[in-house]
Amino acid sequence: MKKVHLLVNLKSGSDKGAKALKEIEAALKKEKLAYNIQISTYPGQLVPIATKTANEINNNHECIVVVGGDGSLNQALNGVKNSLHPDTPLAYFPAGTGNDFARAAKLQNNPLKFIKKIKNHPTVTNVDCGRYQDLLTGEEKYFVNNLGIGFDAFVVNKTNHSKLKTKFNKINIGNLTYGINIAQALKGQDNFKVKILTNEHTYSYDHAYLVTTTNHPYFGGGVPILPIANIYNHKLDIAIVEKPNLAKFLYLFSKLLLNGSHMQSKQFHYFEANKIEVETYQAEYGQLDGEELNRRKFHLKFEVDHFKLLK
Ligand SMILES: Nc1ncnc2c1ncn2[C@@H]1O[C@H](COP(=O)(O)OP(=O)(O)OP(=O)(O)O)[C@@H](O)[C@H]1O
Repeated sequence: MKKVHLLVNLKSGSDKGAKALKEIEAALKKEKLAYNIQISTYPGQLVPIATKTANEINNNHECIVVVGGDGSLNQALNGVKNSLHPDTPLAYFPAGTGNDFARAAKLQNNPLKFIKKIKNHPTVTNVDCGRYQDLLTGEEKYFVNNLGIGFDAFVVNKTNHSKLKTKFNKINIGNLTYGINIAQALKGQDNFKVKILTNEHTYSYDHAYLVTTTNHPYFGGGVPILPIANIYNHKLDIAIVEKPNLAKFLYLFSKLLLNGSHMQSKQFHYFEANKIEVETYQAEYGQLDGEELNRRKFHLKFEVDHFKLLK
């Protein structure tokens, strides 16, 4: 590799992005690897920055490195997919709060090792991502982690507006913010009706509480909701949880954290497929790779897709 194009969100992980950039720059200088830096200044700007960069670089000698959280990687992926070269590889240095994609892909978080590998022995692997189309709004996007409706989206909404997130990130316990907002979501999230179409069968649930379509096991900063999911099997997974009472919820949650046996509970349903359709009938919170979607009704068509991950 001869040149690195850094696409950076300084604000990710409550300024972890800024710290990561300093360390990566130091590593690039040490390794005498040419680079340039593009700082994104507002949410969403990494999409056009990634599109322009993918249109302009020479993939044989140059590469894109995204520095930020899951939301930043999501934007860069969407930008590359919209470009003239949608197969442009992406390297990713995790600097967010949850870093769920990095956990699923077992990515390096040591800046010097990360840069040395990219310089000397870069490898490109095809990994899964999800793609959805919302039939109600016409929106079409890719995701690296998951799209959730209901409980997890409620937690994301409260967490992203929480002042505690910044404070906790400063002392490296940012994930705890999700935990605290779980209590709020337990009170605030109601159950809802959902229809799922997958593997040529239709399933209806009248008391769904969480409906998450995911590319890998984790959400909310390492919570393994679907341990069987993985980013290499060319499938998406969907988890549907029906509203349990508080005691049952806490029991389910402890099983989830202990050994994954929550999947056998009768309130927990899951399917694996390369195409999944999800329809809700009342306005609910939604989240896409940890970013809020407008509270609304959803009619989503999901398909598994892939991108090239450079590491
Ligand atoms: N393209 C962007 N440019 C600048 N700031 C952004 C951009 N996208 C999001 N932000 C801001 O950065 C923060 C979120 O970044 P990001 O989603 O990458 O990380 P995170 O939420 O901290 O971590 P994670 O998604 O891993 O849990 C929020 O403060 C958001 O307003």
